[in-house]
Amino acid sequence: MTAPVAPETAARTLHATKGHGTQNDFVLLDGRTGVDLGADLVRALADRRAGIGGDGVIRLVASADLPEGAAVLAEDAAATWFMDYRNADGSIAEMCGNGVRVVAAYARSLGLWDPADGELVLGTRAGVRRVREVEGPAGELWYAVDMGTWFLPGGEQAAADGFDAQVAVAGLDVPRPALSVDLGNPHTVLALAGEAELDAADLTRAPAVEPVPPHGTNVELVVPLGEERDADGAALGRVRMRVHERGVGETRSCGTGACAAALAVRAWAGPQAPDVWLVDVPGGTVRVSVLADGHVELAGPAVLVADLDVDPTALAG
Ligand SMILES: N[C@@H](CCC[C@H](N)C(=O)O)C(=O)O
Repeated sequence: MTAPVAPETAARTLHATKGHGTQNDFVLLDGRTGVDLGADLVRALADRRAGIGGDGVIRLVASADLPEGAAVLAEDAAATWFMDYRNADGSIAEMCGNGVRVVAAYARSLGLWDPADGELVLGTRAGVRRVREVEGPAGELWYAVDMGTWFLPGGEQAAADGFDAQVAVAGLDVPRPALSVDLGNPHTVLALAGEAELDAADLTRAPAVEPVPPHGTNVELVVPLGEERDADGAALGRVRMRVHERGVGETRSCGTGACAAALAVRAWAGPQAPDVWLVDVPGGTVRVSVLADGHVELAGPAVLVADLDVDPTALAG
């Protein structure tokens, strides 16, 4: 870990990096500079007209420097770095699947992680996440994240019924049954009849979920597209998804949301359903796999597009 820069330097210029994972975009900050991530600064950086623009702001910070870091260090002492994730509205979220991949690319660019040395062990507010470099379907660089365990908040009854909530979406005629899925952060998944309905949904307004989730929720609209075979002949499910994110609005991708969507569709499909799913989102495609140990894995690209020097006084103005 390099020494923090002097506070007076940090006040003059804020160094930021812009990155995205399937177009879920983030402003990335190096916590070693001592940047204090208040909600006002998050909103100003995420502003698409007066700031840099992003669905979220992520500070990569030493776990030892955050109160929440103690829990992840107790879980795994190797989790020396922590993903301090904030939504564009300034709210704190427990987890961000695309964010973990983008943080991996960021940590690599800062010289904090080399995939040749093994997995990146990263602290998050949902616990430790492990990242490794993998090959994408076209041989491109992807990152795979072990997203850990997941559960249905509605329990066995929801698993049996296939739903535990109702969601009204602008542009769709009637409220639809939906399934709550917890990936460390909350999700509510509803299946639509077809792609025409998916295109008709108006996500400029937040869907209305009943019963109202106590901490809000991310809402995924999905259309199952059936099964295909991978190069080795193994079954592969495919779904198309749009998402309305808590604390953001409609985004072009959501990694935890893609996991929730695949897990819900898999639950609806029954015991013969595939363990591996391709999830098509407006910003690209990610792969979700249910692993033998019951964990879920998210794989997809991560891209860093710019390094920026930001004048905090201009942002504030
Ligand atoms: N886009 C993220 C999820 C970000 C947090 C979410 N908006 C929440 O409030 O739970 C992802 O890729 O998982």
